[in-house]
Amino acid sequence: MSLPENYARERRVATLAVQRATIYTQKVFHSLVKGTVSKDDRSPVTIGDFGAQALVIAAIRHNFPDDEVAAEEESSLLRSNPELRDQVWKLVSQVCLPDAEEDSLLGGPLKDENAMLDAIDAGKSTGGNRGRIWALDPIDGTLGFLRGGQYAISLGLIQDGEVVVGVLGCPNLPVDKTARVINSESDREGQNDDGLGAIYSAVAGHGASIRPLARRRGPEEEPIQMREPLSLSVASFCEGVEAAHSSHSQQKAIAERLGIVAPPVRLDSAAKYAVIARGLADIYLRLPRNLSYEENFWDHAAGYLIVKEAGGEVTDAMGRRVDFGKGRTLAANKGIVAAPAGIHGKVLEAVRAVWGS
Ligand SMILES: Nc1ncnc2c1ncn2[C@@H]1O[C@H](COP(=O)(O)O)[C@@H](OP(=O)(O)O)[C@H]1O
Ligand SMILES: [Mg+2]
Ligand SMILES: [Mg+2]
Ligand SMILES: [Mg+2]
Repeated sequence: MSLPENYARERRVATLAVQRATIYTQKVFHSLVKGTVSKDDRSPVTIGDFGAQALVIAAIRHNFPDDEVAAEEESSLLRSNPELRDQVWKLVSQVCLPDAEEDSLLGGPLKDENAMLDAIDAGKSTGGNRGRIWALDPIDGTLGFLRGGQYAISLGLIQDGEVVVGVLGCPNLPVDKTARVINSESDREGQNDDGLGAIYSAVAGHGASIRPLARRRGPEEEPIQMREPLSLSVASFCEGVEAAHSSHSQQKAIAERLGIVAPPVRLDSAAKYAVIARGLADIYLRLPRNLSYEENFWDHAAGYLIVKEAGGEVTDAMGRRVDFGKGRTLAANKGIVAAPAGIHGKVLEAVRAVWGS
């Protein structure tokens, strides 16, 4: 068997594309959301989502024109709302990477509003288990984004149904592994923002790594590894903030069964995968509340690979392999259980015990 391909160019382009999109989402957050818009007003989020999607897809199309992209958003709202479109374009047209050479690798600035709309609409792949398909969530964790908490730009390359490259941009996660993880604007009080912002990436068979979001040049990549807790009594678990997206009560029962005493680390978005891959927590539980819900594959592709490559195991809540070749959703799976490989089996036993009851 030949050594696994290292996808160096895909990883580089994906990392830079995600970096550029995070610069954009931070601009959106600071220029529009902060202090001016109520939590119920979704339009700033839409501005964030649309622009980030355009920026990432334009970079992928420039470098890999034959690849497909499956992304969460589409442009019809922008096409029918010139005011919203102008708002997005104004910010998108201002965004570039600090390093000119890297920016030109992504194809440089988008040409005009039409190029932006076309890029957004190039994310319509229906997925599947053949060929190269990029799964993109331009902003995962909408609610976290609004709150000034956790959100992620999630980009995975799926080849013949397997995730081979994963990149997660986490603007509000610390780079330093001993720093506190915030999940709202108020959590930041007294905390310096300087150390915030990390990009996680992984290539199948080649490990996972972290780099600071704001690095100007040079590698500065550091390999990451999950921690293997010596005892579950010192382990901690992550879950979503939104009680509608997973069952907090069942997750609590599972943690109790495992002897976990620490309270759950509640975070929005795929940042949960990053947090456990980094060793800031140990287990990610996502037990479905509604069994008919199918997870979007872009919510999981990048995080799945990053955790696997950091020494973890990821299955669905029934212990099945996560199948990324079923279309735009994880149609063959229910929920997610991610943990260090050495304890994943034990965690699944507890999941079964709670679910079976
Ligand atoms: N009923 C449901 N159950 C599970 N996930 C859901 C859901 N409704 C929406 N989601 C997904 O949950 C994601 C956020 O995950 P989390 O709750 O872990 O922060 C959303 O991504 P977006 O924010 O990109 O729309 C959305 O795809
Ligand atoms: Mg999402
Ligand atoms: Mg999203
Ligand atoms: Mg959404």
